Amino acid sequence: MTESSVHPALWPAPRATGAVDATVTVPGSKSVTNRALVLASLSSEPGWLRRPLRSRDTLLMAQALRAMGVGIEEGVGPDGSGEAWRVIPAGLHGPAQVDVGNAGTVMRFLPPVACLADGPVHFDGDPRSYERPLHGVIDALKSLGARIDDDGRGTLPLTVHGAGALDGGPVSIDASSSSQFVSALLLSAPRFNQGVEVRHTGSALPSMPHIRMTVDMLRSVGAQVDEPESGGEPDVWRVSPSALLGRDLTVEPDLSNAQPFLAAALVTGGRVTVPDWPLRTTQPGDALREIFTAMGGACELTERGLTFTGTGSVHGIDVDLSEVGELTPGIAALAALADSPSTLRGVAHLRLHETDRLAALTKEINGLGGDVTETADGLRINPRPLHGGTFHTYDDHRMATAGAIIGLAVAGVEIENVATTAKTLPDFPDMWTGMLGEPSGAVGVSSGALGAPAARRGV
Ligand SMILES: O=C(O)C1=C[C@@H](OP(=O)(O)O)[C@@H](O)[C@H](O)C1
Ligand SMILES: C=C(OP(=O)(O)O)C(=O)O
Repeated sequence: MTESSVHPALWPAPRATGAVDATVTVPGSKSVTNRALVLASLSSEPGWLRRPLRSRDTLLMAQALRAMGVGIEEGVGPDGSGEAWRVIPAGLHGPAQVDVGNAGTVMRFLPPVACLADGPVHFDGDPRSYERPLHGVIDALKSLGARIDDDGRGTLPLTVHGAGALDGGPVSIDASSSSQFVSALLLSAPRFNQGVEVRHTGSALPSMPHIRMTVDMLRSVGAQVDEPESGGEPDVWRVSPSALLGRDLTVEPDLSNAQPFLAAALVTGGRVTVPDWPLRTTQPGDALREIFTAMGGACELTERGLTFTGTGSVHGIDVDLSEVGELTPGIAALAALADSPSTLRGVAHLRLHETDRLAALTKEINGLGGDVTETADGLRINPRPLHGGTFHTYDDHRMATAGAIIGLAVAGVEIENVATTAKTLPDFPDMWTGMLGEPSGAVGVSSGALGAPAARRGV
């Protein structure tokens, strides 16, 4: 957690003047878009990606794959509806330069792809990318036959000397610091000569839904995967070598990015509908239905989408978030506004996310008068009356949206560098003001909040 030396603009987080009543169309999932781009690039035929997320993380992924020779073109989709990317796989080439920004998916999913290129691929990124763990991917690839030049710290920068192919085979890794190590090795494995057998040997593995997403998406393009949840050995995943099919995939809305909007329903005692919420999904954000219900709301999932209704008060929660770590900042923000204490557990690995999220949430909520304590694996949050002030974001999109949630209920909260939401949700500020019924030129939001009655909990 380092504060920027320059002070990007402060964004006055709008305070809700009434119960929110809005429909918010949320852009596509980062995790699905970036997996789909990788799988389509490794396929033996072109494919379509409809409603892809266009954000910093996904544009970096597309740019990196293009740099290795993949065609990714703008289009309108095979049936003429909706914006789409057409992905045209090609022989992967080096030399190439990859900028990972601070995208975990790019820095972890692409080194295995680069092993299949016919020359060197150099990886670099934001300063924070030098601190985020990558050892599981680097060590595994080396033991599977790759030549990688790195500085031995298990992080970026590095150069993968692609040899056009990789042996693959069995490998053991400790993925307790990021599930993305497992996903990375599995995604490219159909193209390894022997496929892969990944054995996780460390302590608890976080973010299991994201590994399920990887397995599901691999199967949907024709890969054969054996895994613990369909009767395989615990902590072992096997992918057989095979060609991958080009598909026509529509990306689901990003349910984790739906979080702040659903939270607004809870905080203001209002109602928010997110259209196209999938009836079945591997996205961790689906857990919000249960978590936010326990925190005082009610939800209804229909063919039209998810409607979440606040009850007028927010309750504290004691919850293990190890499967859904990326939801922690938003839950912490709500917990700071609740009527009882909360304990968030199972998320020690968040110290190595975009920033040290446990330290950042503690410092920023306490800076507004809160009472948050870091524990070994999470946060203890005692709600206190909060006051306005600057909410620093440490280049972390989810810190910015967490601050906006608090700002709904607390006057004078100013979010530093709200533009950092561009990592996964570039339209966030306009979507947020649109939801609140403020003039904004909002994209994808319709709101009934203007002139609505005062929120039941008096925000
Ligand atoms: O594979 C993915 O798409 C992700 C996996 C998770 O990473 P960690 O397992 O490193 O937490 C999650 O937090 C991240 O936002 C996205
Ligand atoms: C941890 C996150 O991202 P990344 O994919 O960069 O790991 C996140 O989006 O919360």
